[in-house]
Amino acid sequence: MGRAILMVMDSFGVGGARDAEAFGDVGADTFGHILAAAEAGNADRTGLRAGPLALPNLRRLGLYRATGHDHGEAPVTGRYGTAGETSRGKDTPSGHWEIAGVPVLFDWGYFPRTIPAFPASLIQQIVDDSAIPGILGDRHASGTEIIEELGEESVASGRPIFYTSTDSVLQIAAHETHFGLERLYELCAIARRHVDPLNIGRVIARPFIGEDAASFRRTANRRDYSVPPPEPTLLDRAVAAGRKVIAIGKIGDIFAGQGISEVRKGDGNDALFDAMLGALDDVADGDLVFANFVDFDMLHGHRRDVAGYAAALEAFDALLPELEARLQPGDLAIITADHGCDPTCTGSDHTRENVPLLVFGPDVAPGPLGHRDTFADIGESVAAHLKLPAGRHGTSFL
Ligand SMILES: O=P(O)(O)O[C@H]1O[C@H](CO)[C@@H](O)[C@H]1O
Ligand SMILES: [Mn+2]
Ligand SMILES: [Mn+2]
Repeated sequence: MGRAILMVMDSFGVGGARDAEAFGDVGADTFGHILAAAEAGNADRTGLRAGPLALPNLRRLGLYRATGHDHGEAPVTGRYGTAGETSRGKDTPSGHWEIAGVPVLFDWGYFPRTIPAFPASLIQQIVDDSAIPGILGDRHASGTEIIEELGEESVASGRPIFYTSTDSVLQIAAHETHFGLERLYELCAIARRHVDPLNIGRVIARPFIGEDAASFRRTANRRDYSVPPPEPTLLDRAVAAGRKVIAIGKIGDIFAGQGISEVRKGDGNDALFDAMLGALDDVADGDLVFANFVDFDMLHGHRRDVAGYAAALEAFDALLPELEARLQPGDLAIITADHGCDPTCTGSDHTRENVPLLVFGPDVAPGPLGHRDTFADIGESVAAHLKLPAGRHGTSFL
């Protein structure tokens, strides 16, 4: 049976979603467009990276073969394919819950692309309960841009910045020391209660530091207040069977702590990868390590930073041999993603895309998996591997 290691490269879509048009994302292809940009010399940045994308390990595991960018020239050592999303949203919880066997088949609540974006009654309730002097923002925005624009005013006035996106989110940015981190968390917990009736997926605390617009920087103390998944996930099934589930990075928040034995965090993909390797020492056969690598999305996809995304992919790729060296007979490792965030698209939002499916381990025979119609097949495959009861939504590919 071995262990299972599930890795989500946050936002690393591979294009080709059948329903891309419904999301305004026709042609979006995070991987394909980064690959093409790098090939054309458009993903160079002095001191960071240059030239064509070099992902030898992901290529060997089948990423290029799965996505039509390799026609048999390079040997492949993993099982490779792609998967489409059935959840109605292209957000992080929908993607992760579907990966864990529970697609989101209901509609989230969303805030309109108007100014103000939030209902006045909602803001009034939050202001009353938290005793803040009011809010700033109140619109759709990119998190880094709105802090640059309104951060100084927020520090001076004590008013936190409220903003949203095409995801079902209420994000609150405030200064970590001037406003206070714990106070921001309390405010988000209050906001969480008030957005429940609106069916909002997440409230996100976005603390930042720095003394002026030029130096403001968001910190790793981000915290997501997610609603719990609508039914038991793979994680709940594992914990109910007495297994250990170690959540790396955002996973604990995304599942609202449900079906998780232990949370380990890290600031950035490298630290998260280390935390994941460390967790492997503390799990036994039948246990699950579930990791999210957030930098791809937060630092590069939403920022439409092609060179940065390419460099982050290359850095992640370079870490993979270390993981492979620690895998034991019987272990199952899977790399996938939760949605796209094509850095060559306009705006700053996620993009509806298929995701890669790279399955490997000492006993995994290489070969194609084809295209899977739901991310839930991933969770069901892990369940089958760990000899857990099957769920209702997907089919194991093992
Ligand atoms: O622009 P930032 O604050 O990074 O926001 C992004 O992060 C949110 C959660 O992943 C998304 O909804 C998107 O809007
Ligand atoms: Mn995500
Ligand atoms: Mn995102």
